[in-house]
Amino acid sequence: MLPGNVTVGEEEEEYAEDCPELVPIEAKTTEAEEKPGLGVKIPVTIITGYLGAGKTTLLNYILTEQHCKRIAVILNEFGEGSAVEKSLAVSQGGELYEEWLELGNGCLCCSVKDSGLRAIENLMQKKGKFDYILLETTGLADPGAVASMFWVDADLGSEIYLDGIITVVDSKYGLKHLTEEKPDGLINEASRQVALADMILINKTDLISEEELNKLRTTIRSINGLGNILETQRSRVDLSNVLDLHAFDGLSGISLQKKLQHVSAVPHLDQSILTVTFEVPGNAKEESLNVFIQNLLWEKNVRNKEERCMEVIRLKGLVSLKDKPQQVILQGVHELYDLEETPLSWKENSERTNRLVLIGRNLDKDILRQLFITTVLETEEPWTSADPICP
Ligand SMILES: Nc1nc2c(ncn2[C@@H]2O[C@H](COP(=O)(O)OP(=O)(O)OP(=O)(O)O)[C@@H](O)[C@H]2O)c(=O)[nH]1
Ligand SMILES: [Zn+2]
Repeated sequence: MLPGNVTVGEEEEEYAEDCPELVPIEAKTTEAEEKPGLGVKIPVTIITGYLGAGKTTLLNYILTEQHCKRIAVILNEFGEGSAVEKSLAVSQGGELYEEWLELGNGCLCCSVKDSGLRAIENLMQKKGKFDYILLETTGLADPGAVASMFWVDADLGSEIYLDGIITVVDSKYGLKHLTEEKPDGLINEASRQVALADMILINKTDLISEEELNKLRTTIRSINGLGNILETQRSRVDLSNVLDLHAFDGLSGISLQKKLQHVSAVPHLDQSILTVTFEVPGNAKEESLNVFIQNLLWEKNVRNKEERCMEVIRLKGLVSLKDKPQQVILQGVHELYDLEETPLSWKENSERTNRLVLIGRNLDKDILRQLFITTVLETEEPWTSADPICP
């Protein structure tokens, strides 16, 4: 169980036991007591960064490390089925985060103003039960759209304030993302995220050489000359570098308005990248699962109906491996992936199942699901339709 964070929603709330100044939930409090005094605003920290950079790792790290704040968390809905991301959050942190940004077809920039506001308004009804908000955006989000929400909405502005924008950069793929050319000369998402950051974490430094790191740092610096840059592994950072930054206070000298000027408005994210989710009950054979993943991530030889090879940027899943009582998490970023047993066991009577979320180009849900059933499941029916594997 994590210290200090608040599960928002349902009727279960957690309180930090080692924070004496907090009012325990059992004590009957009046409405007035429950809410912070007038003028007490709740800080919001936005955690952004490209797909798989280490945002959730940072979030979990903050929740585990800090002991004197009650933190509410807003996670973006991941693809069409929030179930996977939710169960990942649960398995990783032992907690259930209840507020979700619902993203119409994965495009945060178009839907954030409504659903983001709703998520925060829902949270604010539980005001008094937390004193900090962490908001993780999708990997493809323009944090400017999220940030502007706090700036534009006057009502919201009286209750909460934007404390800072933290951008996590994947050391291994950061340079590739930052230099990616987009059609029509649009700024790519990774650069946009770096451009807006108050703090940039160059994460996963274990995966690159000193020389590569220097190159990446220089590129980041050339995009954002204002933000602080730190290098991290597993997103571990002294919390004073990411929380209570007051980056948008008058005192800091940099107004949000000025920051947002760095970013020009772009109506849509890259259409060719999409998210597919599927669920298949049963047990997976570990070896076959590895082959399935490697075909996607390494061989890149799985084709869609248009004969284009599928390209997976981000892969997440919760799978049931044959002979393993525990639930297993699958995490993939570009060519890297791992399978990790969670402390959670499958319940005796409940059905064991596999849920996968894939983000990338040319993905076809039906083909992927069928391929999973045919090649990965313990018991399978022969698959008759055309073989999707590229020769
Ligand atoms: N080698 C290495 N792996 C890391 C590090 N930090 C995180 N990871 C792994 O990278 C993968 C992605 O991490 P997440 O924290 O889920 O990334 P994210 O940015 O939240 O991903 P999305 O929400 O899908 O965009 C996981 O398998 C992590 O365990 C690191 O410093 N080094
Ligand atoms: Zn995440």
